[in-house]
Amino acid sequence: MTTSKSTQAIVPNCHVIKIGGSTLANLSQAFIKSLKRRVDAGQNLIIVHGGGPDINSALAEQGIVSEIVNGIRVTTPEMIHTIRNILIGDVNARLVGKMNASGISSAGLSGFDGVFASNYLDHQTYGEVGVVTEVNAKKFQLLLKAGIIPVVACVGTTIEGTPLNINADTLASGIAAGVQAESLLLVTDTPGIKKDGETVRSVSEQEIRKWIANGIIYGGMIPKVQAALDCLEAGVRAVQITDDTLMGTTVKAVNPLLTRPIKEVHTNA
Ligand SMILES: Nc1ncnc2c1ncn2[C@@H]1O[C@H](COP(=O)(O)OP(=O)(O)O)[C@@H](O)[C@H]1O
Ligand SMILES: CC(=O)N[C@@H](CCC(=O)OP(=O)(O)O)C(=O)O
Repeated sequence: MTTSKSTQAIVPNCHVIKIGGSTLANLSQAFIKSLKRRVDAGQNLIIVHGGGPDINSALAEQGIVSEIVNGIRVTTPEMIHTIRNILIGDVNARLVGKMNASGISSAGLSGFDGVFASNYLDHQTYGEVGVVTEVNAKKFQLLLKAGIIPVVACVGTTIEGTPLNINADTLASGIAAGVQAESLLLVTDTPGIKKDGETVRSVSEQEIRKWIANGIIYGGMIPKVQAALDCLEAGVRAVQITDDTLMGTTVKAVNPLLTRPIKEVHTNA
C-alpha cells in the first residue's frame, strides 16, 4: 500500500512518468520529443527515474554484490553513498541535461530537495531502503507553474538526513498518489507484462497476485505492478506499463462514473 499523503492541494492535469534504468541509456529522441509535445500541450509532467543498471556497475566496480528481494535491492550502509551519488550526480544530471538540451526546461530533484519525505521501508529486511511518507504537492506545483519540469531521482532522506534508496517504481507511485495525478506511466524495456511470450493488454489485481505466485511476473516487474495497484487504490485513474515507443496510448483504468477505481492495470499489446 502507498502510505504517502499530500501536504497540499492536488496538482491539476498532472501525469507522472517513470523512466526505468533499463531504458535510460538508450532513450530515443522520439521519446524526448513526445515529452516535449505533452509539455507544450499544457500537461504538468513529473518525471521520476531509476538507474538499476548504473548502480549494478558502480557496485560491481567496488566488488560489492547486492541481493534483490521482490525486485527491491537490499541496501547496506556501505552501498548507500555510492547509490546516492550515482542516481543524483550521474543518472539524474544526464537526464536533466538531455531534457534541457531538447528544449524541455527541467530541474533535477530528490528527497533532499523537500519534494517528498521518506522513511525506512523495513530496516530489518531491506536495510537503507525508503518509502515515501509525504509528498509536497505545493512545491511540485510551484515548479510546474514556473515552467520547470521536475525530474526526480529515487533517493530519499530520513528526517535526520540519512540517505535512503527508494525503488523508482515505488517512488513514482507515491508521488502520483500524493499529487493525485491523472495518470502514471511506467516506461521500461518491455512493451508490457508478458505471459506465454505475448504482451497482455490488461491485467486485474487477481491475475497480478496469481502471476507473481507462479513466477510469470518476477524481479523488476514486481515493484511495477505493486506500484500500479497502489496508485489505483489511491485514486490515480490510469496506469500503464510500456516501453518508450508507445507514448500516448495510455488507457484509462477507471470508469469515471464510479467513485472507486476498477483495479485493472493496462499494458501495451
Ligand atoms: N511478466 C513479465 N513481463 C515482462 N517483463 C517481466 C515480467 N516479469 C518480469 N519481467 C522483467 O521485468 C523487467 C523490467 O523491470 P526492470 O528491469 O526493473 O526495469 P526498469 O529498469 O525499467 O525498472 C523486464 O525486462 C523483465 O526482465
Ligand atoms: C530499493 C531499490 O530497489 N532501489 C533501486 C533504485 C533504482 C531503480 O529503481 O532503478 P530501476 O528503475 O532501473 O529499476 C535499486 O537500487 O536498483
